[in-house]
Amino acid sequence: MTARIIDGKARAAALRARVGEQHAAFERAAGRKAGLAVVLVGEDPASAVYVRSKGKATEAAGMASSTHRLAAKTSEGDLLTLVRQLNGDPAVDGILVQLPLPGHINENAVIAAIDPNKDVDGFHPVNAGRLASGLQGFVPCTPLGCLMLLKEELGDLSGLDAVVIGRSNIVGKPMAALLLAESCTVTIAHSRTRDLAAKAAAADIVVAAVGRPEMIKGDWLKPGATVIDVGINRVPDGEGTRLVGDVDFDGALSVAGAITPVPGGVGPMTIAVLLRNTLLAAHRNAGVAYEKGSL
Ligand SMILES: Nc1nc(=O)c2c([nH]1)NC[C@@H]1CN(c3ccc(C(=O)N[C@@H](CCC(=O)O)C(=O)O)cc3)C=[N+]21
Ligand SMILES: [Mg+2]
Repeated sequence: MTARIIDGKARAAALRARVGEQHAAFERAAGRKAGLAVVLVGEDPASAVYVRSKGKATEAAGMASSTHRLAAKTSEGDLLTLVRQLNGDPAVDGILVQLPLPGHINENAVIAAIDPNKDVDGFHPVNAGRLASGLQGFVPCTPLGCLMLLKEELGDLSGLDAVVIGRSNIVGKPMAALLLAESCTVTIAHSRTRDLAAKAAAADIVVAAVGRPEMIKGDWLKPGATVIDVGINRVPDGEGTRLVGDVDFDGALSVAGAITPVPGGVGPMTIAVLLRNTLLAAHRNAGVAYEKGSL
């Protein structure tokens, strides 16, 4: 058996196209574009690449994008001042402060300063609480993108056994909350989990978000399992480097039923969901109705 390869790049392109169409309708109704503000502190090259692709994708969907680049030595106070200014700017529907931030800045303080109704990353404690409580709010882009891929692949998820490997606020915890809301039986595993291989072997769905290159081996998996690989690890390869996930892709191919590749899997979905969240924010902020479930 060879696993189906889940084409996240194509799924993301389809989602971006739907968001673009719905944004055109929003613009006609609201008389303005949806706006996303992205804040980048420092010059980390990988972050700069992501921020550029977010800006490009935002504009390709017809939305307004602004990028605020601040020096690495920017004080926490100056960053908080910018966030408050964006909170108060009616042209800004969504605010994303690129993480990680330099060490002298308290990330939690910055996230807490973002207006929860503009928090398109879904990282604010109010949105984390809304998700945990089953209330409407913003859901973090990466886990929501993973859920979309899973539902497109499997349909109804209810009753399935899911293992989420990783317990970050950005991926693992919200992913577990989403799967629970879909009536999966959810196990959250992490670096101290005993016999991770056995936990993985019991799962119909494995979401790997540990940040360790190729840690999850093919022979850990239940035959036919659906594997979502959130990891984006740059590893040495000959003279240069290449990207690998948290899953040993080649090993998993002969066991899994379906698997996301890296690159071309979860990463592109993250950006497409960011646009979807920004459009949702714009509808709410402008008081424009949308069809339930359409965004
Ligand atoms: N506030 C905040 N929100 C984020 O959502 C956020 C962040 N900070 N900091 C960094 C991470 C990382 N992230 C990615 C988005 C897209 C790809 C992506 O499109 N990857 C492509 C290409 C990867 C490549 O070639 O480098 C792929 O996987 O196919 C990857 C990673 C969003 N992040
Ligand atoms: Mg961990």
